[in-house]
Amino acid sequence: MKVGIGYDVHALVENRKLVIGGVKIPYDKGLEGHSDADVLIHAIMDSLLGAMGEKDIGCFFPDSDNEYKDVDSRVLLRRVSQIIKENKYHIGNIDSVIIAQKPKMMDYIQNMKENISFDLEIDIKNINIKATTTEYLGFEGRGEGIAAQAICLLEN
Ligand SMILES: Nc1ccn([C@@H]2O[C@H](COP(=O)(O)O)[C@@H](O)[C@H]2O)c(=O)n1
Ligand SMILES: C[C@@]1(CO)OP(=O)(O)OP(=O)(O)OC[C@H]1O
Repeated sequence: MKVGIGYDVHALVENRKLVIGGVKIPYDKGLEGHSDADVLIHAIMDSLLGAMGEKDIGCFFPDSDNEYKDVDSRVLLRRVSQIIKENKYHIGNIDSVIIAQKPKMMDYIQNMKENISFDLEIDIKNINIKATTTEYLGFEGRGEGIAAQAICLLEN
């Protein structure tokens, strides 16, 4: 068995869509990035690559490559799923947390789980997504950005 962790942060800016876990969330700001900046999917991909000892998403999908400009991070998640299969692992479970003062995530979490379990071809009960504020502390608390953390267990 192998465990992996992932962490990502993106800045909240105007004139961008807010996409988290593959769900478009209505909000007056969105996350800035070369890709769609899906902070949760990025943290999950890094946890999976980390568990396999396969570096990180920046190595597989460089932000200097125009192929990834505004890319849907679910496309990248499906590529990571393929790498997991090639390495002959399967996912035991994933746990994760979105750190955002606003907006409220709870109405969107089931849809995020459905997207991620579909892309990774795992039972939805093996993916958990939580959300927390930071009680107005730090960059997340000031609404300057959103962070996500993930941990996974891989089995072979
Ligand atoms: N962006 C967020 C943050 C939190 N939630 C939900 O609210 C609960 C309470 O959050 P605290 O930070 O005050 O502990 C949390 O457990 C989540 O269920 C959310 O939906 N979206
Ligand atoms: C997936 C990528 C591709 O540019 O997305 P970015 O939006 O640049 O996001 P970041 O988490 O900073 O780095 C990962 C990149 O590889």
